[in-house]
Amino acid sequence: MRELKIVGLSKTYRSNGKAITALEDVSLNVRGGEIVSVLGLNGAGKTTLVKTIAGLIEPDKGSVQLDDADDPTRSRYRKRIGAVFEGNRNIYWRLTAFENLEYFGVLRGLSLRRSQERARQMLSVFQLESKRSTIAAHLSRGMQQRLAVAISMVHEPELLVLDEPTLGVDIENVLALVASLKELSAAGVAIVVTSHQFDVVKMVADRIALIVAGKLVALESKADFIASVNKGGYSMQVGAPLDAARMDQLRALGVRLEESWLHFPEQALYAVIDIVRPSPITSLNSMEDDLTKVFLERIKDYAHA
Ligand SMILES: Nc1ncnc2c1ncn2[C@@H]1O[C@H](COP(=O)(O)OP(=O)(O)OP(=O)(O)O)[C@@H](O)[C@H]1O
Repeated sequence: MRELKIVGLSKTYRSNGKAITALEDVSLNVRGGEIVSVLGLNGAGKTTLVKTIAGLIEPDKGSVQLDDADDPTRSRYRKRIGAVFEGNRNIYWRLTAFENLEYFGVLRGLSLRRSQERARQMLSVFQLESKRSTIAAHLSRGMQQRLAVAISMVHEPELLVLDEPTLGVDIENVLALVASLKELSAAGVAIVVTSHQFDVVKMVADRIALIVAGKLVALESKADFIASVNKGGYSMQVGAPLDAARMDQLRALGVRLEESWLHFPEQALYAVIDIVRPSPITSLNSMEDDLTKVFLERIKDYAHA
């Protein structure tokens, strides 16, 4: 797949005589091999967007196309896409991990042999080989989630759509899933994923699509998105109160105080440490890392726009 092209998507729900605009003129492209994370507050329109991409919701306006040819109303499109949504995971609980993969492969048109081959590949990509013969009902929630994503990929789709794939999943399974998604993307699969978990987004995203109240307000590389707010620098937490004289010295260096945190530019690091000494430094983070903070700042920007 070269490109998923989304142009001018709009969707308004009507419930109890009220109109709720979930998407308003959203356009974006996702290239093969790229992972785009869709961020937004609850109700921003993320699920509506990914379900529209998956062909589960019909937009009022706009189009979704793979390589300028297939759109979600065509069966060829559905063969080219894999999707996992909260609450509708395609898993047969009484079948083993392998049987599930084999079954869904055949169901989606693969020969039995090809389906078994793909089942073995997916067990490997999703690090589930040791669970090959375990029935799905006996897997942990995190492993079931990984299996659900593996099943969605068994028919070799070129585009994968995931809605909150790491909700309620422990860190070990999150890391395994992230590694699997990276492997798929390195093999050319395009991935669109919604998540409220910024640590996950930080690990997987190539680009960030930020949605505020149904509008796509930013579509940027992860690096640009982070740099838009955090111009480098550090956040430090000190384990004991600092006296007024030291606070004055810190302010003179351009240190900002926010609750118990000191924020300052990169070049001030050693000077700040010298002033703070001998109080214990209980935490020191590079601000580049703080995607949560960037998200909150950017949301604020657009709310005020
Ligand atoms: N079937 C529906 N009928 C009416 N309104 C709906 C329906 N589905 C979603 N909405 C509304 O559309 C808006 C966007 O919802 P959507 O589920 O796409 O947001 P989201 O960003 O995925 O939210 P969350 O982070 O909570 O999952 C919300 O105001 C929601 O209440």
